[in-house]
Amino acid sequence: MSLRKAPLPRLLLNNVSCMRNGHQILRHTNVSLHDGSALVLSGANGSGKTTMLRMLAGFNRPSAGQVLWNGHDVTKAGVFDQYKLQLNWLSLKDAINDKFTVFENVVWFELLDKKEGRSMPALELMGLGRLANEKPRRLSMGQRKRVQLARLLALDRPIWLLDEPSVALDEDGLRLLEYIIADHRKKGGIVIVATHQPIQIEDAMFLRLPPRFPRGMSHTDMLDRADWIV
Ligand SMILES: Nc1ncnc2c1ncn2[C@@H]1O[C@H](COP(=O)(O)OP(=O)(O)OP(=O)(O)O)[C@@H](O)[C@H]1O
Repeated sequence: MSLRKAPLPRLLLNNVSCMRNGHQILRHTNVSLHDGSALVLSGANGSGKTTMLRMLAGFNRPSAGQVLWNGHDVTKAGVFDQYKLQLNWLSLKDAINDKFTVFENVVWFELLDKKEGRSMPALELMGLGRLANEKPRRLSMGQRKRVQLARLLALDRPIWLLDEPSVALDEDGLRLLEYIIADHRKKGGIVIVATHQPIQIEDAMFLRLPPRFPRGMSHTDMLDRADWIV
């Protein structure tokens, strides 16, 4: 009888704790992410979702435990240099340069990886083909978000860290986001999403971060109480 060892997770949160400004965001958390898996981070404003994405990207060190990529601590200098090339980061700041066209704003990222040919199909999939030669200042918020999604597709990286990727997207945009996430996972990619909005992600793991300021009464409760307003 041969005993096969379970494969090492691609990404492992190994007993990780994380603090920000004296606030505990994570306490002794263990999460294994294999190729093709997804993790959804939720929690109130300020609960630490972006902080956790930054930690997963290796920018912030956990206060205890380790984030391991292929078994190696991502904050170690030699590992981080390789690990960062695995990451595709979508942040709330869209980093779109208004001096360049929509196409140039996407192809720039592809060329950094010494590749070519994915940007135009990505823009077309996002419904922006006809705007490719326009300057981004003419784009709506949702269209700017679609440019960010086109970048995700143009840059061929296996681990996606997505901070609020659905903000400003319409129904069609949300379906496209769900489609590209599913497709990326089918190809073995890993997707980690911080979101307040429901995004359909099949068989995703969920991690809800505790609130920054736990309170007995929410702001909505307060607004409902007439005697509270003077
Ligand atoms: N650059 C910073 N320096 C110091 N503290 C910060 C910084 N950025 C965020 N914080 C603090 O870290 C905590 C977590 O913030 P974070 O942005 O990770 O929360 P979040 O869950 O992503 O919030 P939101 O849902 O509003 O996007 C908050 O208390 C915030 O005030």
